Amino acid sequence: LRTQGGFPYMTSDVNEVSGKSFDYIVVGGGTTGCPLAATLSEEFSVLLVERGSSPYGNPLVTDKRYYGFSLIQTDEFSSVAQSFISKDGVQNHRGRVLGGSSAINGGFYSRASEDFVKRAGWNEELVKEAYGWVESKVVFAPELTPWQTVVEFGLLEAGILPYNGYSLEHIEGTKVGGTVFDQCGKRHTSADLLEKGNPKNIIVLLNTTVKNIIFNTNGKGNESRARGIRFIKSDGSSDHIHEAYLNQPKNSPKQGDVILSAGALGSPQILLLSGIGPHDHLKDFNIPIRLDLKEVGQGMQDNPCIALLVDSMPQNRLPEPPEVVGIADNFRFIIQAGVLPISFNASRMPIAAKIAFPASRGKLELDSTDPRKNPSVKFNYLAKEKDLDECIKMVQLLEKVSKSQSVSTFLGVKPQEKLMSTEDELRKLCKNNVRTFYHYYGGCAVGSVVDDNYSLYGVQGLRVIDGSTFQVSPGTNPMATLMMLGRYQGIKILKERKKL
Ligand SMILES: Cc1cc2nc3c(=O)[nH]c(=O)nc-3n(C[C@H](O)[C@H](O)[C@H](O)COP(=O)(O)OP(=O)(O)OC[C@H]3O[C@@H](n4cnc5c(N)ncnc54)[C@H](O)[C@@H]3O)c2cc1C
Repeated sequence: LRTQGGFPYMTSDVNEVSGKSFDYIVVGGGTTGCPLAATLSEEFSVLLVERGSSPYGNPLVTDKRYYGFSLIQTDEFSSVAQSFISKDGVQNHRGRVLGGSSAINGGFYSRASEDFVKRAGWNEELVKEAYGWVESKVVFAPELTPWQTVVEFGLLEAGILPYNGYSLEHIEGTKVGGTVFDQCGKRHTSADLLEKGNPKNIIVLLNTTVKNIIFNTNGKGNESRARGIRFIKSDGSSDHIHEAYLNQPKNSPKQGDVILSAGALGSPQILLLSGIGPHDHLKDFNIPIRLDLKEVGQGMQDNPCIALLVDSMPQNRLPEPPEVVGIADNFRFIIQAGVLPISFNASRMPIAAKIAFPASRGKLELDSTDPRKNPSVKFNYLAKEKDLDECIKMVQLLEKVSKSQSVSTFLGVKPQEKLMSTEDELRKLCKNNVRTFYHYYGGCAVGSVVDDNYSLYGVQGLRVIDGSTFQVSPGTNPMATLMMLGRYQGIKILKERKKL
């Protein structure tokens, strides 16, 4: 294969891949898919299919000065961020580019707590190794901007203690986290992790959308095995369908897998389009049923977020991703601030908080059989009383930070002694202003759609590895844990295969 420097061969020409076979097929070159493909390539041939284009040379992705611009420059089929509005009426985004959502996000990097790792049943040593593998390539210590330093003081003034300095660990108090932006302001997405694999063993097929999975039915009964994928050009006609297959090694008992890493919206969507999901829902779309797996698309969660704009009006400031965080109230609240563009020459300064462990859950369903369109998703923000009660407490804390002496002095406003509102008013504020922190997950949860090895229940040769598999939130910002998960599961698959 022709490789480009240390980078795998990339093509947008579906004909170069059509009809070919690979040991593993990874669907979705996102936050989890890239480290996974890199790891599998150490020993096997890998096809990595991504519906978006390359992040390299695109300043909207790579340049910190344009952080947030990709979210305000979206279109239906090709922008690097695809916007969607959940059925709750909340505007949201998902990555559509190699690197996935790590190419459009805030770049804030923070490991999951030891407790989360234990509860997931992961091997703690291997988890540490996998985090280290990621961090050696794409994680940096930020040089705090004046605004981030002010927010740090604001968090401490509000009592979010102790001060933990720079740390990648999820610890209570106020800390500076890692970032994927380097000292020159260049973003390193998960796509950079592809360089850590064996580039000769990977083909990256760009601008290609996977429509569904191809199956074999084994002779004995109804157990299916994934045999390959069907895909279309992302900007082409949905009638021009191509196929790629898994290698079927003659003398080995073990065959590779199709692995879905298409994210919390993409992976359940592809399963549904492949006939795996709730029977009645598939029937509504005339999709032949392969497996009546009711849990596909269920349990979708997004952390309810409230953002207070602390500046009095939009100004032309440089965008700033978050670099510090307050982890408060027994890990229940996460508070961060940034400078976010609202147009090409105006930005706002939100301080935002999320409920780390929401109780409310929603679901994802198809809206169309076109894989390029968003599925429909409802998160049911604050539907449970517990979430609403937490939201009230969270806003009270958020107010303390935004009205702190440090923040007020920096912005040149008088610190307000009186904090807002009765509980009733705060309840209304929560309901009317709930938005996303962009950390949504679920739809293919471990224990209901995939087993502990991330293999699908009831189908062989098919796995899901990405944010759709989380049963609960890692509490902290999820990118670090998803990059780690790609590496971790990749190593486990390699080890598992050696045993056979
Ligand atoms: C605006 C924003 C800001 C955020 N800020 C932070 C932050 O600062 N820190 C943090 O930790 N987390 C942050 N997050 C959350 C974090 O980025 C995501 O949780 C994480 O990146 C999701 O990873 P994933 O691998 O599950 O999916 P993704 O990274 O989204 O990858 C899915 C990939 O699959 C591709 N795909 C989907 N469907 C198909 C298909 N049919 N065929 C082919 N390809 C397909 C997509 O194009 C995409 O590249 C943010 C998210 C957003 C959107």
